[in-house]
Amino acid sequence: MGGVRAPADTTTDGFRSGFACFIGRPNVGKSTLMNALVGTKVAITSSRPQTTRRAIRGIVHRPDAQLIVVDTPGLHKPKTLLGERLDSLVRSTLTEVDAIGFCVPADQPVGPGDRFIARELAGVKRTPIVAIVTKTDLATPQQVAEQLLAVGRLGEFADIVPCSAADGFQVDLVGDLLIGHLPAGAPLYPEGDLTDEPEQVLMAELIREAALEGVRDELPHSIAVVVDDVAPREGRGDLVDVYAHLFVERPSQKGIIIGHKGERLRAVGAAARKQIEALLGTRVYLDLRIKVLKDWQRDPKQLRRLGFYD
Ligand SMILES: Nc1nc2c(ncn2[C@@H]2O[C@H](COP(=O)(O)OP(=O)(O)OP(=O)(O)O)[C@@H](O)[C@H]2O)c(=O)[nH]1
Repeated sequence: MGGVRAPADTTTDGFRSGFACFIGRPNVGKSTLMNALVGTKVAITSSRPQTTRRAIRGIVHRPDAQLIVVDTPGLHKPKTLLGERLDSLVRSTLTEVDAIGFCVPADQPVGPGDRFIARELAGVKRTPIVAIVTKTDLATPQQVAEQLLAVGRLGEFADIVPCSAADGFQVDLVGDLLIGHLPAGAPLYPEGDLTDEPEQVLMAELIREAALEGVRDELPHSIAVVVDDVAPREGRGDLVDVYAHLFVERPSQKGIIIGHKGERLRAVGAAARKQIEALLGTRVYLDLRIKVLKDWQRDPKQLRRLGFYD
């Protein structure tokens, strides 16, 4: 996965570094677990499936190791061109990482979606897989125990571990197990870096997260956000202007986002601005415009424009 790796010799003093990714059905808690591991909010989360569309990296710094976590979109049977591209993104990620965390939630029975992914993983021969039973806080100990057995029957795993990102149960252990599979090597990123995702992409994700809040089922997949420009306001050291576009696929969706007399859009803008201010540590003026890009999910040219490359 990119990065120049130092040779595994004595100069690294037992230090390990490398990449891991989480894979699992949409909504099983992959982004939340990555955030808990990294200890800060770098991937957006939402209660809606398929929130994650990019391989966002979080970096876990330990005295003896550096683990770079690649967050993948939930694997699903592709219905649109966007879906296909997401799936190929996931597949290429699986072969490039040093370890895979396969997430299955504790509070739902193992289903066809989990088995579909387990079959995909069976084809990834050389990468060790740690099976992770997530959201244990939502299940009884009995359920967790049964889920561990059910997950064990899904394939060959290096370890099977229960954890809860919500209350922190065994989150560190998940980190330890993944780190155990990393090769010896020097740190790949400077200490203190938490993500190498460009700030503009993080800002776009924060805006999309705010826009997703409370919208109906079919809309989330139609929303994309691009931050066009970020510039300090002239003569005002404490203010940054952020210019962004929110894209939808149909005029009716534009109406939903804008809301009655623009009320909804104002609320989205205010919520996103607060998050961006926290990210940048300055006051922010957010210029957010909405555009209809007809059926962008099925249009290769528009997909490229929105950053979904093939
Ligand atoms: N109670 C509980 N809820 C959790 C836990 N982890 C995640 N959640 C919730 O589950 C929902 C989905 O979490 P995400 O982290 O966005 O899931 P994901 O697997 O990354 O989802 P996609 O991006 O759609 O693939 C959110 O509402 C989270 O708050 C957990 O350990 N306990």
